[in-house]
Amino acid sequence: MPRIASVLLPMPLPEAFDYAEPEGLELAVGDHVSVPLGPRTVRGVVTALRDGVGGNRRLKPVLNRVDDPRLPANVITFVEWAARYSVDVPGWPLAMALRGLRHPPAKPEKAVALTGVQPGRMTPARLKVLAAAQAGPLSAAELARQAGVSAGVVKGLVDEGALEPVLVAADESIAQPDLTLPAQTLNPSQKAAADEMADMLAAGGFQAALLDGVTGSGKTEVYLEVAAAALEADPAAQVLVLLPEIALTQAVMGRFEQRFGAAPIEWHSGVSPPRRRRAWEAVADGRARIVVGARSALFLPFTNLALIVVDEEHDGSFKQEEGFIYQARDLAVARAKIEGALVVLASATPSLESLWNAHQGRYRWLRLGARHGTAQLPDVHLIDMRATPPEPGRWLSPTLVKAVSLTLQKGEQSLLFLNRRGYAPLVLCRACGEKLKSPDSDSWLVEHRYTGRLVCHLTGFSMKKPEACPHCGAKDSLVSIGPGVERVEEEARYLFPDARIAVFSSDTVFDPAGARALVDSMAAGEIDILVATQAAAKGHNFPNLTLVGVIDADLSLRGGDLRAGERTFQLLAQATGRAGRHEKPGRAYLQTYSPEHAVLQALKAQDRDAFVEAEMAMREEAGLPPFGRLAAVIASGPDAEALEAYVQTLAAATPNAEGVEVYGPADAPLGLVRGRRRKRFLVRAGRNVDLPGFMAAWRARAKIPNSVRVTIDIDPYSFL
Ligand SMILES: Nc1ncnc2c1ncn2[C@@H]1O[C@H](COP(=O)(O)OP(=O)(O)OP(=O)(O)O)[C@@H](O)[C@H]1O
Ligand SMILES: [Zn+2]
Repeated sequence: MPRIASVLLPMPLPEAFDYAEPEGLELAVGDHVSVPLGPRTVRGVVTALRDGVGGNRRLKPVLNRVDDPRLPANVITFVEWAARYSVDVPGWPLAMALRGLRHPPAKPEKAVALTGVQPGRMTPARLKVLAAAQAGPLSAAELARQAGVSAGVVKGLVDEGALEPVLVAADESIAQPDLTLPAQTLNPSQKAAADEMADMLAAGGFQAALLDGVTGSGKTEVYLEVAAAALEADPAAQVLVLLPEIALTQAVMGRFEQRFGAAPIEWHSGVSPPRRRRAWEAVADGRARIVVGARSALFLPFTNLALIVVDEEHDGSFKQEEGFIYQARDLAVARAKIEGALVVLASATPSLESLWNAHQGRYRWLRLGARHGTAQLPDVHLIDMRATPPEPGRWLSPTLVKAVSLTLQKGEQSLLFLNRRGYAPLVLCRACGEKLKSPDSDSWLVEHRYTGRLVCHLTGFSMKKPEACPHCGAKDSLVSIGPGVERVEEEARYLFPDARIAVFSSDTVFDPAGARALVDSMAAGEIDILVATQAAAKGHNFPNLTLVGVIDADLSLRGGDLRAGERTFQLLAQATGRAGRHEKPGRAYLQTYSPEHAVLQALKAQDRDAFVEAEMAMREEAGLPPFGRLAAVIASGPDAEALEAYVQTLAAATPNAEGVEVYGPADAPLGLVRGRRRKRFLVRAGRNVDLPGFMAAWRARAKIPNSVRVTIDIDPYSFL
């Protein structure tokens, strides 16, 4: 019986296409194949096979099978689930799942091997080479190195036929975790949490736990032991640890390496394509037992995934906002369900969504209430900037300056935290009052002093800082308004000329190696004052860091969106939580113009539960997440009239659905980006509404003009 293969292609197409299976090809679900698409040949994955010939239309045949490891059926299920959940085409998540295969497989390597032919003349050097070659084929250079002779000796033996060139498979060995190495002795609450999760693993099937422990309580140590339990219980089990930042993956890789004597597989955008290829293959064939990575690691082809850890689960970076839009924390839970695995969400400041799930009993709630050993949470002080302002043109108040000097005197480290890159967030002309804006977007240009450029953080546009105002032509009239990390660094250098000062932001640290070097140097005490954006303000463990100064505690409250309070609390609790993690007690100072604000009061009192309770009550009242669901529609286009006509048509086509409210269309706060105008709708729905289903049905009711792009964002984190 001939068969039809459904082939999903990693491109924006609404569904899998049918092809005929040629005689003798014997396809299976998950096979990679080449198929014709119009005039092109493209590769895709077989997602289903059924008997038949395709009715009255003759199907084009599959061209051939591509010799790559099969995509596990669970990954196909996951890709389809993710697409439906995100109201997007399945080709996008499929493209993510195939990302490791873009680079060709490793080529066989050139080596030389013994032929059995004796050389005409034997010398001591030649004897050494022939002896070393007994062990099997080696590259000529390696053989010469092992024999301790020059390359010429090896070449001579090849010329005389005693050695011959051969091709051998590239070395694909992956260091395996050593499960016999001793574990850290866990304290009683750590042990209770680890044991409970080990029991959940042993029970098997999908389960979820919220590992909720204050900063420095040793959550990492706990999940290391849960990972050990999973790997021990099943020699084929695989473990995935997701982290929100590349800098953090470096730190956690190090902890796994210490614990298991072998570095885990690393997966994020900083990993080179050949290494990604190796990682993908090793995950697919089970050699990779521990993977540490960023959100996209969720799409790797695990065949026996037993445990997923989402560390810093509250972090906004788990939400991917461009291209295929998804919340990795939620998809991690979905993947664990599909795999029948344990998912552990870990944080000192869990998201309200996860706290709610724990509260409802959907997640096992495991709490670590204190820091490990004698370490205490830092004392948190609020600095009222109205009462003790900094000198004009400065950003550190006298109280904070004094605290930093004291810390320096004691030989301890300080972290100055400001979540803003560059030198100044705004440049203004003193003569005409013009604020310098990005040419095609609604955003201010940020001054960067290291590079002498003005940069649009939204689109990446940049220009050399002009000498005259581009608006009125006045010379030397441009002034920098407000601080970024570079400006705080400048002030710190001026105030503490002898201190060793470094900046940690995406402008000073571009790659994982750079991040690791800076983190190591801070941990080793080679830096006295670290000025950092949020990249360094979470997850890290610097034993001698005892002071955290937050330059602008009000910064992230100003946006005013639904998560502003929650996000500010999380960010600042994490930042202040870097202080005093070992024996020496820590202090934190928050500079604020609104010390009476509930978020700042909760931080000062270290009363997370009270904050969460108040925030939950407010969300429940307003029907906002986790009590209701949100989605956004963002329509954009260069042609204002076409855009307006489309959003009006879409508004008129809103389906009537119980428990769903649609607000908009409205101009987006970022009304213009890269020359495209933007409009938004916001949708609020009850928890029991199939929101993706509603959104898909709604979008299908209005034809989208060519010039308009429509994005659906389920559970939006950005409202701009
Ligand atoms: N049982 C233990 N024995 C020895 N040291 C421990 C133990 N538990 C934790 N520590 C140490 O305490 C410090 C904090 O632990 P860890 O980094 O795991 O905390 P965390 O809960 O993940 O923190 P955060 O949420 O702030 O990132 C580390 O230096 C860690 O090595
Ligand atoms: Zn001007």
